[in-house]
Amino acid sequence: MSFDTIAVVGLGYIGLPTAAVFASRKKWVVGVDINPDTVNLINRGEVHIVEPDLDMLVHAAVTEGYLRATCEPEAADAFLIAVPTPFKDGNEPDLAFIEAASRAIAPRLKPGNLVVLESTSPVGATEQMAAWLAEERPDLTFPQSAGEESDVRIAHCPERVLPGHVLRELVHNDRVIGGMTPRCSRAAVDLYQTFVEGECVVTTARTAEMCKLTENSFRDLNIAFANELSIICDKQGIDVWELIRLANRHPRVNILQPGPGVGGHCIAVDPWFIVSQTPDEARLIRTAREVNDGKPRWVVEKVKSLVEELVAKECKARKKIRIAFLGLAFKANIDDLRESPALAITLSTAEEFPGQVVAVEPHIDQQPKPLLEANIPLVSLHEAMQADIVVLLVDHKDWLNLPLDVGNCQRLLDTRGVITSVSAND
Ligand SMILES: NC(=O)C1=CN([C@@H]2O[C@H](COP(=O)(O)OP(=O)(O)OC[C@H]3O[C@@H](n4cnc5c(N)ncnc54)[C@H](O)[C@@H]3O)[C@@H](O)[C@H]2O)C=CC1
Ligand SMILES: CC(=O)N[C@@H]1[C@@H](OP(=O)(O)OP(=O)(O)OC[C@H]2O[C@@H](n3ccc(=O)[nH]c3=O)[C@H](O)[C@@H]2O)O[C@H](C(=O)O)[C@@H](O)[C@@H]1O
Repeated sequence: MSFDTIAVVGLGYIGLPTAAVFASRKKWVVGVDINPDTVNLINRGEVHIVEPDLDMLVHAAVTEGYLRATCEPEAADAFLIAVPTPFKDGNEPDLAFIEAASRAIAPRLKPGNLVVLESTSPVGATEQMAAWLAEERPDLTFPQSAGEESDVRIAHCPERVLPGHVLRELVHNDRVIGGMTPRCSRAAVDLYQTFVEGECVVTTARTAEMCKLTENSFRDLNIAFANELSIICDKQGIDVWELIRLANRHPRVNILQPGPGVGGHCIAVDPWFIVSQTPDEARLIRTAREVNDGKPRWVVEKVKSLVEELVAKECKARKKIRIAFLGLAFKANIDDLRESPALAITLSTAEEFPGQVVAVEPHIDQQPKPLLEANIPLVSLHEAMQADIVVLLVDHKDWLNLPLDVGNCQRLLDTRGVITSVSAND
């Protein structure tokens, strides 16, 4: 099947790079977003998210006329839905954005169209999306009732790119393609083969949904193991970073890295989709989430005990102790503060020690609102290193070669093993 015009609904971290890559392959792409500011910005050839090389790609696609953005869906050969799928009130996946997007594109559907759900979704969401489309378009047939003969093909193709490497992974990753019928899958494979150089592996929509959730739960579980080890080692007086390096020399052991907690709006969220659908069975997955969610509180308690140490051993006045946090993003070398354990730790500490906390985040220009409200200034790395306690929260490459003797800091808490590994490599 050939798809000359493609509508990408939702122009965020996933939709915009996807739209730009299709456009770079000379497909006519219309990006749809409910946010008029996003639409206007993209139509000027600019981008609202930080991702290496995305600005150049979008600028070229818009200038050459292959990509434009709009708030209103238009007719196309294929529709890709990449809207948010949050976890509502801490107890169920929120499909409201998928429902709104489906109902918005429904009037534009024609026989022969393909609709692909790319958003990370709980099992059954693709069938639900097809049901919403069918409700809006009783004049068309859909796979749930017409099977292989349906007018519209429906598939789920979860996105698995890693922020920071999106453009490379979009092209080179394998894709799991779950059509509602084999014909739906074939249509989706044809579409993705426009730019995907990895393999397009076909399965059912439900398996594709579960596959995406499984991948992120697997990673969450393995990070939880590392985080639990770090707490055990702290109690036992063992350097967890050295321990992991040694254990990983076993040919069948590959432990991930401990940190201040798991952030981002995917790994910290998606495992809950599984837990909410199968709460009695998903015991390990739930526990991993709880271990990782508990890590920021543990770090705050460590900072508090460092403060008490300075008060007791160095006779410092508690209110005069300054604490600096290195990094606010949810992981290294990005600007994304969403669900960031580093941000949560910084804010919680400032609640305990108001006016005594500063932060460094080289990837953002402006003080974000929560920091402004909590009276936490953004400072330079040099200034931060003059604080009494320095807490390294994000392993940005900006401080990979941080000299240990910089500044006047008396206590350094390295939640990422950056300093340890630098000195171990020396
Ligand atoms: N950001 C990431 O690294 C990854 C995200 N995902 C998944 O991809 C999906 C999208 O995530 P992001 O791109 O990060 O979200 P995002 O929040 O960056 O972007 C979503 C965009 O959708 C727009 N939108 C919301 N409702 C809409 C509607 N009814 N019609 C048109 N536009 C609408 C928003 O205005 C926003 O621009 C989620 O399910 C997420 O879990 C999957 C893999 C990686
Ligand atoms: C299985 C997998 O690797 N999923 C990826 C993940 O992207 P994301 O950027 O959220 O993952 P990440 O790099 O593991 O970071 C998540 C969080 O985990 C922390 N983290 C990560 C690895 C580690 O050893 N220790 C650790 O503490 C990070 O600092 C961060 O706070 O989730 C993405 C998504 O689904 O949005 C997905 O597309 C990506 O491929």
